[in-house]
Amino acid sequence: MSSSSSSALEMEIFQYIDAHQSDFIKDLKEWVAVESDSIQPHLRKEVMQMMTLAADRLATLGATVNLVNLGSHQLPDGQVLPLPPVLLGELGKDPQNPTVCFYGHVDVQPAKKEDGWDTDPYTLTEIDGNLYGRGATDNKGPVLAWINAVETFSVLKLAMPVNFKFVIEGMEEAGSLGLEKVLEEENESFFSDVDYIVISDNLWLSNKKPALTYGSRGNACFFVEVECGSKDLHSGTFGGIIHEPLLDLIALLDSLVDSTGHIQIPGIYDSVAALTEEERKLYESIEFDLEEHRNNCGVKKFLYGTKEEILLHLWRYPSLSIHGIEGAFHEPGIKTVIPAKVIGKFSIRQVPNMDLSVVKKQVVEHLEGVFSKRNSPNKLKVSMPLGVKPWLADFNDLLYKAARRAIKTVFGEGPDFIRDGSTIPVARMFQTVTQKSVMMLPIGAADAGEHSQKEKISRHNYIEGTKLFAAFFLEISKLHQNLHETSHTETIN
Ligand SMILES: C[C@H](N)C(=O)N[C@@H](Cc1c[nH]cn1)C(=O)O
Ligand SMILES: [Zn+2]
Ligand SMILES: [Zn+2]
Repeated sequence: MSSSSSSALEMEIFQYIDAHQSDFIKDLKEWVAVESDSIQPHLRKEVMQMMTLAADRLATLGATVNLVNLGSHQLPDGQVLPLPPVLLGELGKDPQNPTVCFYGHVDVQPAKKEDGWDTDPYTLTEIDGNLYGRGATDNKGPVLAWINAVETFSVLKLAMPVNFKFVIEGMEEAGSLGLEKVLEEENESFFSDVDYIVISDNLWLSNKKPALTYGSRGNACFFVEVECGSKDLHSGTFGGIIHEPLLDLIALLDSLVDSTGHIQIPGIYDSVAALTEEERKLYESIEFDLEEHRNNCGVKKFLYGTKEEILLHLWRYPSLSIHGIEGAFHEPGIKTVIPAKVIGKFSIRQVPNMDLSVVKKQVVEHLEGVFSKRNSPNKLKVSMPLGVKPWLADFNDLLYKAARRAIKTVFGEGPDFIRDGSTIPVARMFQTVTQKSVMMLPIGAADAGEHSQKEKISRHNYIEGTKLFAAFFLEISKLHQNLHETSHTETIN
């Protein structure tokens, strides 16, 4: 923390946060202990429990909390599951203050110790200053850091510099199902007095240097299903005489990307927004340690050798990843079977100005074309169960200025202005529906291991992140009031 640039008020707040680290970590431990995995149907109850825990925590702070029922959704196998409610919370209504709405999610990606964790993923464990646990960074830690910062003002009996609103959901990892409808329904009510929207659900670009994020890629998720009949078959009895679904599927999946990472679907790059000279220059000025990034990733070599190429391919160009095959034998040992039905799962991270319906058409036509050349009698079905649009904001907005100042105060250096290769569905929804300024203010470092084994948040990032949010409240309040005083004076003159 750079104390030279901190005010007496900030010092008081930061000292309180430092002194209460163990309480904040205890709260995170309690949240991580709930296996609120929104992907696996049998864990939906835990997601519900997690929503209640978050609601109780905010209510204890004095916030008004409304859990909005989203009804249910149907899984591809026909099973109907209740959706967790969306939490809309509110604290403070001072007309002098700006209203800042914070978004976060309390569901997590699946995790099992056997996947390769050193510790139980649902028991927050501190090792060498790192707090390991599923959801520590994605996204329970940042949600709690924001709440800790609000609580600090309250406990110290300090005047709240902003009015707070909260949108907390439990289905982000499954594509934020049901959320867009709530935003649309609440646009004229809950969101009507919101001035700014802040999301803290992504990572810095480096392990040490803070960042501010002004764009994220979208995601088009695909299922490609190949079926030969209703039952699995013995590979000794039928192998060699039938068109095997898994062979068809592997050929289809293999046709998607070449060995240089280039997507092979005709037309897919056609509408990608052209790179401007200004953008290229911006990328040149970003500090990015290729070696550190490679170490975080744990691979031997990247597809590209320069910083600019890597950033462009993470933020500015689409990428295609294959995630898995449902129905294929994947357990240890040998099972001499020919699976009757297999479903390949892949997704395309898309960028401005790609259109989701065009992407879908291109994918379907490409796969049908490849399949028809195989003369297979099997049944092919291609679907796009989820389509999320990319998001891009103007980083010259007041919101970014306030966050940059707060980062400088807490971390002693200004942030990298970055885009993100991953997807936060709500970012574009907020922008389109509410038309308010949206910013991503991450507190997780690049080595946090989101979605991976050994996910963590460092004690440093969690605690300094809490201070960052508190400093941000003060900065946005000042800048907002200055702006309004100036515009008021201009109106009078
Ligand atoms: C960045 C955020 N923490 C995250 O992990 N988002 C998910 C959302 C998603 C996209 N498609 C399906 N879910 C991600 O980027 O994978
Ligand atoms: Zn997340
Ligand atoms: Zn995630």
